[in-house]
Amino acid sequence: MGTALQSQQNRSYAIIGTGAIGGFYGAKLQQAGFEVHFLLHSDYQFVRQRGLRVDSVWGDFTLDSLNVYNDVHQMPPCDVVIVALKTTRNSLLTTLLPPVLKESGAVLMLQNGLGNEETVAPIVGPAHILGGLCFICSNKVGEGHIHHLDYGAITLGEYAPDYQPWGITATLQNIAGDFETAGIPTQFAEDLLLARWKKLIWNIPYNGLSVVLNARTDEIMGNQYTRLLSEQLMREVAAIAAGYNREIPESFIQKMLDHTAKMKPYITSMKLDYDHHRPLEVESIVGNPLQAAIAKQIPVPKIAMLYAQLNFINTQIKAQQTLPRS
Ligand SMILES: NC(=O)C1=CN([C@@H]2O[C@H](COP(=O)(O)OP(=O)(O)OC[C@H]3O[C@@H](n4cnc5c(N)ncnc54)[C@H](OP(=O)(O)O)[C@@H]3O)[C@@H](O)[C@H]2O)C=CC1
Ligand SMILES: CC(C)(CO)C(=O)C(=O)O
Repeated sequence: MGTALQSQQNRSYAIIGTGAIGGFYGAKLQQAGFEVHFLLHSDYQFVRQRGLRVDSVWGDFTLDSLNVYNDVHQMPPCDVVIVALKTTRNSLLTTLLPPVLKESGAVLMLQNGLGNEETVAPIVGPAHILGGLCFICSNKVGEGHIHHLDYGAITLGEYAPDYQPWGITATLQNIAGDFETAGIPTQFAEDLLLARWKKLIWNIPYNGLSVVLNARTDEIMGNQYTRLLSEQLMREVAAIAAGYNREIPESFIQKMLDHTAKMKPYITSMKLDYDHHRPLEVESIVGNPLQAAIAKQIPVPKIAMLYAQLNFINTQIKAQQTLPRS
């Protein structure tokens, strides 16, 4: 939506959420020569003094000199603002986004789940809003230290009201070109909502069950009953998507099952948050899809049960965080 992003050669990027996703992709963009401005949080002083270290299957590197900030008001307005916060922090975007986005700029939501683009639409008005699905295994393992374990591709799609398919725009092509220049394999989604539902086919069963079962993906797939449960959850996700006129074929479900069975043993990002007593992305990854099913009266009993379990666990995590430190 909005006016086409300037097609000048060097677009400037702001990274809101310099973690496993924002830290990795932002560092790759800077490594490729783009102007990148990183908003940092708890590791601002560390990165300002020691730089940003990236251990990657694509080759390790460290950025010794980078534009880092702990206050968005100190950052220059940028052509593209990449949002890579956990979705549990998206309430911050009302204050974090406006100062760093140029009038003709674009916001790229590099987050899992459903409804993230709708969160920012009222904040940024007619600016371009893009959604990015990251097919990557990456962890923030320490202050200013990102570990990129596997994969790395991104699928980009343009958001339009009610998630109506918006096709491939010049803005999408310009940003995809920058990512490809940075060595990041990038695909287009002509229908962002379909792309998000297809990612949720994976995220709802494996992010959710990894927490409920305290298990890696290989352990879930190694048990006949939890492998079947994963498949049944996938079918419920496909049923919701169909209720919104997004058809996901059975072959895609089998592809996701086969792919996961062959994956290196993997701890999902939600399980890592659970292990570190951080709030879980329950609402964006499970709650919002469940609400979408309820709105269309689509029966998804297993997703409903998974949501109840995750909501209970997440409530306990948040309660622990509000307790005074002993
Ligand atoms: N990790 C992965 O492999 C994948 C992740 N995703 C998705 O990508 C999104 C981002 O996840 P991920 O990168 O793993 O998350 P991380 O927790 O690694 O990164 C989030 C970053 O946001 C920062 N942050 C938190 N609060 C603020 C604030 N107030 N101001 C500025 N920065 C802040 C955190 O800093 P601090 O730590 O200092 O608080 C952290 O560096 C999620 O939606 C996730 O589901 C999708 C595919 C794969
Ligand atoms: C599919 C996978 C595992 C990597 O992109 C993912 O979405 C996640 O870890 O959240």
